Amino acid sequence: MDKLLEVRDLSAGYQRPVVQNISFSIRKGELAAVLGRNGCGKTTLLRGLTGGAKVMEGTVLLDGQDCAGWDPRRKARKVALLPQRARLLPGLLVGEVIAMGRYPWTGPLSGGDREERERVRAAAARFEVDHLLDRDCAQLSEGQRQLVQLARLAAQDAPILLLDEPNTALDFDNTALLFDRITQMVEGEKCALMVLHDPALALDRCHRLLLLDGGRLVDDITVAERREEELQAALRRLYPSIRVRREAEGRFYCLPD
Ligand SMILES: Nc1ncnc2c1ncn2[C@@H]1O[C@H](COP(=O)(O)OP(=O)(O)OP(=O)(O)O)[C@@H](O)[C@H]1O
Repeated sequence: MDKLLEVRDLSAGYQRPVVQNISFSIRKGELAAVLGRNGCGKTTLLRGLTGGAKVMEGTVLLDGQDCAGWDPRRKARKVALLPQRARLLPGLLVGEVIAMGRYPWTGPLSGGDREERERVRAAAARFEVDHLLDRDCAQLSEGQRQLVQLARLAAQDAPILLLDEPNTALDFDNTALLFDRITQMVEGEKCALMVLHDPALALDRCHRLLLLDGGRLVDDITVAERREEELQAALRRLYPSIRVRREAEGRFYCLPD
């Protein structure tokens, strides 16, 4: 069983369904992007997988098991979410925020033994925020906040990673760091599903593209299996002006017409 995440006929939303009849699966070692226009339901899809939106129909299997009725702690041991806009309470230290990622394993009241403190430090080092561990969260830049949240996600050490626009506040090099680190984590027996607004980054760094339009999954693409013009035709369904180019060495570029 190498399907870590499997979604069958999922409809999820708030008062009414926002995403409908969504089916896909993600295997161990896969990094998949969710692409779609503003308001099409990307965040709601991720929330439907973690409990933030109501599942109205369908089934979500985490590591082969239907997660309906699981308590939050059991779920958090399987799936970690980097929300689109995470709030960090002023007064909390960076190290304390990253340690929250360990709660599904340790509970909130554990002060953390040496091994736990080392896990937090290693997660911080992975996203190069270990020099900020004693800093008050209120004193961070937006990009530093995003890196701290990524470190919290790493500390959680769940096999399924969900990331909602994880690079919005990151500079050029930290965006590369993000993709390098998530790729390393995925290669180490995890999978990731990442909402992105940059199709070039998605093509370049992700194995799969899930295209969402009006709350429906309209395409599920394995990038390596499609030619440049097929990828462009698929992406034009979402972004009519997009032009996709693949350089000789395989890198992708996307520009508007
Ligand atoms: N808490 C909520 N209650 C009711 N409707 C909501 C709620 N959150 C989002 N929606 C609606 O659900 C739809 C999809 O929103 P969602 O945030 O999932 O889109 P998105 O694809 O992530 O958008 P963006 O790219 O702009 O972040 C929108 O029409 C939005 O107004």
